[in-house]
Amino acid sequence: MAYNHLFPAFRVPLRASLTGTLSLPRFSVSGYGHFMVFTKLRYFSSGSKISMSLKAGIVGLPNVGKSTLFNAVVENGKAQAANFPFCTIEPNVGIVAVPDPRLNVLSNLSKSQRAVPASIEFVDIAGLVKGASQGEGLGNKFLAHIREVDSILQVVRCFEDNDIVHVNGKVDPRSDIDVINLELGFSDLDQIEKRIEKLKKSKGKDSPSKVKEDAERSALEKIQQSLMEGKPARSVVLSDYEKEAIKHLCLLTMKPVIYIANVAESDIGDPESIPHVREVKDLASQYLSGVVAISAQVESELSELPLEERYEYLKSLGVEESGLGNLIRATYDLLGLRTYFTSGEKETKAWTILAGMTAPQAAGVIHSDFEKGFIRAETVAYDDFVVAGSLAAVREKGLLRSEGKDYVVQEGDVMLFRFNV
Ligand SMILES: Nc1ncnc2c1ncn2[C@@H]1O[C@H](COP(=O)(O)OP(=O)(O)OP(=O)(O)O)[C@@H](O)[C@H]1O
Ligand SMILES: [Mg+2]
Repeated sequence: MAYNHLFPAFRVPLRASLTGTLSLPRFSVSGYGHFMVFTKLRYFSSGSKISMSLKAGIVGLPNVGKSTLFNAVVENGKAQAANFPFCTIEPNVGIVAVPDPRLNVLSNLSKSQRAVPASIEFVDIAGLVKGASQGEGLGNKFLAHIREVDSILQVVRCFEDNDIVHVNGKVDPRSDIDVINLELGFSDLDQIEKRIEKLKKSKGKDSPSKVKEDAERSALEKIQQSLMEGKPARSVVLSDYEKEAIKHLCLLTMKPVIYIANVAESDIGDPESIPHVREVKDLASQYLSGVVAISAQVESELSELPLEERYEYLKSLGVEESGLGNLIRATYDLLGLRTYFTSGEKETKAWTILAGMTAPQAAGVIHSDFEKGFIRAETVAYDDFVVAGSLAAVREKGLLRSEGKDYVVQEGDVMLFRFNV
């Protein structure tokens, strides 16, 4: 039995430019494992070149279900290995494929020998406690791990279970979210103060570097102010130049966040009926973050079941599909990532780019020579390819467009690059 139906393509209507504002219309999708609310979010690019695999760090207080979720993601990746490759780098780092039903469709049409999906790296970061920014718990070490990730997935405990100790004595999503935000905010403030001091001491030098330092100082002062008011760095409106100037600091509260409301098995049929989940949702909108309701426990149990029993189990809980596919997809979308495909007999492959990338930049993701020697890109939309049935048919019908260096690659484009080396 094919289990691709567990991973319907998750589409968020995103509009974004490389360095501009990513504006996500407020919308609400009820249901298990779906993104439930989103408001305006600022996106910062990590440069024009991105690696194929972006890191999402799983954070949260101790004992909230981070490892359970991580293991479920990883186990599920293994179980799906035929379709969705997975590999472990270290015990707490796993690469999972971004589920995308279009990949197999294209691969079948092109009779490809293999299909290679886009991927995301998940990192299970140990529990963060109050005082971490002052070195409590394993404090700074955790914060350093968080600094390295591209997005933050914060697991928030929304399940009641007297046998599982809550570090603060009771299930309280608001307090959990605030503890983490405070620690991340303190750490940023600390870093900003040190940096502003350093900038004060820096004497003039040449004028371009002075302009850059001025931009950095102005950005840092704005962020500092915002953090003191309890608002994350990502909520501050900055010019592209200012964003560029502070990028080297990798501020923690600048990173996009998804809250994962970890609910009890009995609640996955209707997570929004749970007050804890509604609270997480409210806070997510306040803190410009995404939110997905999932049960780490259920996902973990699912990943241990033979594939053919999973659907029955899910149905018995009142849902149709596992939440993991949607979580992975949401993470991908939150990072402002887009997919284009190359498709031929050897392989069909999903490539990751940032929204707004031009054809040469997209070609550069495959190989820097493709970008340097870029001549043209032959392009067809995914839907047109599927209707035509093959690349040859696409050509015959005149659907293959020849695009130049200014073409902005669209989600789902199937591309062929012409280049000189
Ligand atoms: N949705 C859920 N419903 C019920 N129990 C859950 C749920 N999610 C996790 N648990 C249970 O909570 C306990 C703690 O989970 P886990 O070890 O994953 O937490 P953690 O956040 O990784 O903790 P630490 O910070 O100590 O590493 C486990 O016993 C796990 O089975
Ligand atoms: Mg753990």
